[in-house]
Amino acid sequence: MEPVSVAVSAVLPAGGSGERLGGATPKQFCGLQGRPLVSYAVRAMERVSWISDIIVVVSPENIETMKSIIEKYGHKRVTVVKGGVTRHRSIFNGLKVFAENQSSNRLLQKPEVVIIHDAVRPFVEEDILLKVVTAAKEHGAAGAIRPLVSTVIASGEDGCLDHSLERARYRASEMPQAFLFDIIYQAYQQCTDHDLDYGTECLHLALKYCKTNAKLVEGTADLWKVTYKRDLYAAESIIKDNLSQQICIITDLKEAVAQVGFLLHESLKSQVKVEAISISLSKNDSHLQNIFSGECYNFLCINDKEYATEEIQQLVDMLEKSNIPLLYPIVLILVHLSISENIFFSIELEELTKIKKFAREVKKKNILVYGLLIQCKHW
Ligand SMILES: Nc1ccn([C@@H]2O[C@H](COP(=O)(O)OP(=O)(O)OP(=O)(O)O)[C@@H](O)[C@H]2O)c(=O)n1
Ligand SMILES: O=P(O)(O)OC[C@@H](O)[C@@H](O)[C@@H](O)CO
Repeated sequence: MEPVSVAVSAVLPAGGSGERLGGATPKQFCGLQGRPLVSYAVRAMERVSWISDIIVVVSPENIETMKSIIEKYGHKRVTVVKGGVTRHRSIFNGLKVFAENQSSNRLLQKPEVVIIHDAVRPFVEEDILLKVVTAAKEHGAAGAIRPLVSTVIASGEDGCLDHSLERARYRASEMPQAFLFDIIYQAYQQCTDHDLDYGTECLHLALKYCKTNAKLVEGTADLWKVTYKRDLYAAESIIKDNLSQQICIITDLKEAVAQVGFLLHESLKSQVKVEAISISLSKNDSHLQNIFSGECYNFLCINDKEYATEEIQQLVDMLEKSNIPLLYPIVLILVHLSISENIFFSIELEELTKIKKFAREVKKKNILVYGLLIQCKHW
């Protein structure tokens, strides 16, 4: 994807209390697969190389929490800024750090275009970010929109229907949004307290104070905002589903075993993103390192060795040394093939005990080890 030709940064408002979701923990810090929701939005911005700086705006009491998340998940290009009592005030604080270069720990270049994206919208891809930034460069402002699911109605003072809007003419305003920095910053500078305290729409501020009609960009269905508990469950199941869509089959160099790996690859490739490699685990294989950095979290290791614990220990050591951010549980499935003449196959109790003990140890490192014994009759 072509990078953009202007300086772009992002402001992620994450300073809310998540009242509608309930619970003591603000929703942006609730865990999905063990990882805080805000970390997904930060990661989504980090994956975009042409976004220079990422400003995360959090409430004063959560600044240390946010800093520990940045450290634990290895987030880069991130600056934490103190939020305000409303979303608009938080966003304004995030913008100020560029305009007034307030950040003590980084020299932040004022961007030509700034992306504003709610930190509780974890599923945002480079494609939509590029679209809103490109549109903002041309129009001054741009925002993602989605079709309305429910019809919008107005209630009279008596609590009865006053009128309803023709749904086809309206859209839901989502995120990400993007603005020429000077436009949105000047809009915020002119805002009344009422705007800052009760407004919910940045595009409206650009129109009201800078006469800028934002370009509306059709967004994808996964741009929704985590607001209620059900949204958290939905987000977690989407993440789990995404994780399960990628697997790496590792076999050693023996032809028979490599053949099994190849056949498995052929049978799985229509359903999931699968990679099969035959390597000698004793070497620190660069190919495997590449797979680790590709953020694959499911590994299927096939071998026919009597004692494979040492090999798996090597794989775990390589995983730990790789730069794979331990963002999710890693699944290692050991498939032990017994290609033998005799009908009955048994693995020594001692070996099974070793594997179980090993599995218990690595589980503490968020690595889940499963074993599968398959007997193949040698014809
Ligand atoms: N004072 C605030 C309020 C909200 N936000 C952020 O703005 C985004 C969207 O706001 P919303 O979904 O309303 O979050 P909350 O205000 O936390 O939710 P609620 O209204 O249910 O309390 C969230 O990432 C939220 O953290 C913020 O940065 N500062
Ligand atoms: O209104 P809330 O504070 O719940 O969330 C903010 C949303 O309104 C906002 O993200 C979009 O509508 C786009 O402006």
